[in-house]
Amino acid sequence: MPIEETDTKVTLTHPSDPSSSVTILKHGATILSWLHKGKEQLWLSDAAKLDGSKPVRGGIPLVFPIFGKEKNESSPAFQLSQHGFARSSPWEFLGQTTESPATIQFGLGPEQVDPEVYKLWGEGKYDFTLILSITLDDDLTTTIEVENSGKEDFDFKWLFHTYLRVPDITDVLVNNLIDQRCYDQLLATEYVEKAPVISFHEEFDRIYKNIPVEKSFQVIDKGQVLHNVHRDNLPDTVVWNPWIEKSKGMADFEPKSGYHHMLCIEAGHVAEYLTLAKGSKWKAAQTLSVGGEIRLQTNIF
Ligand SMILES: O=P(O)(O)OC[C@H]1O[C@H](O)[C@H](O)[C@@H](O)[C@@H]1O
Repeated sequence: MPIEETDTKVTLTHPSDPSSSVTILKHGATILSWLHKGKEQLWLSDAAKLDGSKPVRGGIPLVFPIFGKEKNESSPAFQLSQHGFARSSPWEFLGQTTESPATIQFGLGPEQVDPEVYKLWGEGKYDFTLILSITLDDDLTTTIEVENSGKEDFDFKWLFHTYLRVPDITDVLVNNLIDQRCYDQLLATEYVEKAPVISFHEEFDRIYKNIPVEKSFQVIDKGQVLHNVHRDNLPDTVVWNPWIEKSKGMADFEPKSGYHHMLCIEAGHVAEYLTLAKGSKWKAAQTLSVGGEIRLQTNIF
């Protein structure tokens, strides 16, 4: 059976390769696991809450309609909690849409969001439909469509908060971010990245902005490409590792040494808000792939 559904989860198995599968928690439509030819590609905390009491620490949580906390008091998103409500609402499983490649969909509308939370976004005046499509091929593609089905335009941000699994963070490099503008959230400073490859030795939290979509990022471990992150209509990418102190402060981050085995590369539209006019739609996607040759894309600005 390519699709297995329980009350809380859906697992889609590759139709011609039983060792490849993706498992999604209905709460938050959070991808918890992607097994590629038997090997787990995502990191999930041992203490992640899977009962809906907290967003999942690990996998691919979905960030909408804000990223982080909105600091501007006059913004309709000011009262929303960190990263918005998509990751903490129960999505509906809509079923399979194509067989080859295998695609399943999940949907979220205002009626599924906790009414107390929904009221905090523009006093509950926005109507929206989110459709998440998950396609399992040799790659894993997540496509999001946001529709403004209401009577008012609204502003939003979107991000796939992907926790990639790595053998040891101190050995990995990420390429193709050189010459991109970035905002360092720890230093609260904006500058142009000058490192040809990024390495990790301490807490890391940067928003790379307006990156040509032709550029893909590769996570390289001792000369070997582990992960490739491709983007469609997602100009920004957050790179995050909490390191020692921040991990200690997160109750749902276990084991505490887990920061060694994860790296978040988060494709999104977060540097600026997108305005979605009433009646219109916006679509974007992230594709994760495994292995391949090292590709340096330093000449595309
Ligand atoms: O703890 P969370 O709300 O899941 O956020 C986890 C992280 O998300 C993003 O990567 C942000 O850039 C970080 O600043 C934040 O700490």
